[in-house]
Amino acid sequence: MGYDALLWLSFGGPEGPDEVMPFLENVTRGRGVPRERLLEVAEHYQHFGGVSPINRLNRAAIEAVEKQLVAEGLNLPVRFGNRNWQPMVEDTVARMKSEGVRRALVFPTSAYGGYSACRQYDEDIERARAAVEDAPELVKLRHFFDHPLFVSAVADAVVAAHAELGDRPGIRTVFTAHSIPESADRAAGPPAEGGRLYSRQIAEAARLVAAEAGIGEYDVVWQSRSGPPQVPWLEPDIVDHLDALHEQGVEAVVVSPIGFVSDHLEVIWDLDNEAAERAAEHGMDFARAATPDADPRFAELVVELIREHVADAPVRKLSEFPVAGCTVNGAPCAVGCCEPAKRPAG
Ligand SMILES: CC1=C(CCC(=O)O)c2cc3nc(cc4[nH]c(cc5[nH]c(cc1n2)c(C)c5CCC(=O)O)c(CCC(=O)O)c4C)C(CCC(=O)O)=C3C
Ligand SMILES: [Fe+2]
Repeated sequence: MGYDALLWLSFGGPEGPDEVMPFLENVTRGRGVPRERLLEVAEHYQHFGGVSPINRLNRAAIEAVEKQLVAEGLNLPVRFGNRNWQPMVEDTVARMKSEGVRRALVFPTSAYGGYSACRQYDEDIERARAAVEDAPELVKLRHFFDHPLFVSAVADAVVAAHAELGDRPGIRTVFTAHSIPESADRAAGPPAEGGRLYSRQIAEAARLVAAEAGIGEYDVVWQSRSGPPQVPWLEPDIVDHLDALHEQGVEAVVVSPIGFVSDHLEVIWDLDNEAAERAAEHGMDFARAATPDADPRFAELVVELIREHVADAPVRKLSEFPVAGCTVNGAPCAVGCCEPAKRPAG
């Protein structure tokens, strides 16, 4: 079938208190995130003993995908590598090379385009290949924000969260995704398509999920911003938005972290703690919808994306957005696609 392995490429997270600061330094290397922000984020990790759930969740998702591959008769070993923490993708690609892998597919744990969600994973692929002599060819799978299996898994989680609040009238559904700088959103996507690919894909995913879940009124908001306060990022922030909803008389909210595939630290801290607490201060009922990684449809989705390459399976998608994100050896989708922001030297 032309491919020898699947590389599961993710963000990474610390697995002990001493790993938190070195991890954060890896994440923010050269990105101008203020030191105070780092110390504040470190504290969020320390609330959980310095352990992010992200690596454990990736390992569990990989196990489900391995089972699904076997069930579908595909012989493709899965290897796990991260951008910011062990197992580092450079080491994983070196291991794959020593195992005789010549060509591998790559599943990035992000459904969307944009620099942080897509192009930076291409940079990871480039960096890892540059570190390994005669490195395997690495073909990254496409964006899946509009895949029917992703949309239906997220929609069922939203329906379940509504049920938790008693399915009463007046519950507001709020979709949230990681905020990014306004400039990064403007630069997101192939330049010929006018930018804002990240926020447009998030809005489209929210529309598709709301339609499938039978929800009329919903909002799309942002979370977990960092960077200096004078730099504009996508708004409104989820916590400010809860204040606004309270002022409008909304008494119950379902929050769906549509921008993420698993319950990593930004979900369990920024939503389950900070946002839930603000809702409680307002006397609002709050239910957080599950992320899709543990849903059986998520493993099916990954294998279906693989089958598009190894078995010419049809490309299933619910939106009119062009297929994007499938790259070879980290070469961007188009010239100038999702260009990283120019950062001041030093
Ligand atoms: C779009 C997007 C996704 C979704 C796509 C995807 O899933 O890849 C995402 C995921 C994640 N972000 C994560 C963690 C962090 N992100 C940070 C910083 C930043 N994120 C950004 C964007 C995104 N981030 C941006 C524009 C920055 C500013 C600095 C920079 O341009 O790099 C920082 C630094 C401290 C801070 O400023 O908050 C941390 C610790 C974790 C792991 C959590 C865990 O450990 O469980 C995950 C999955
Ligand atoms: Fe992030």
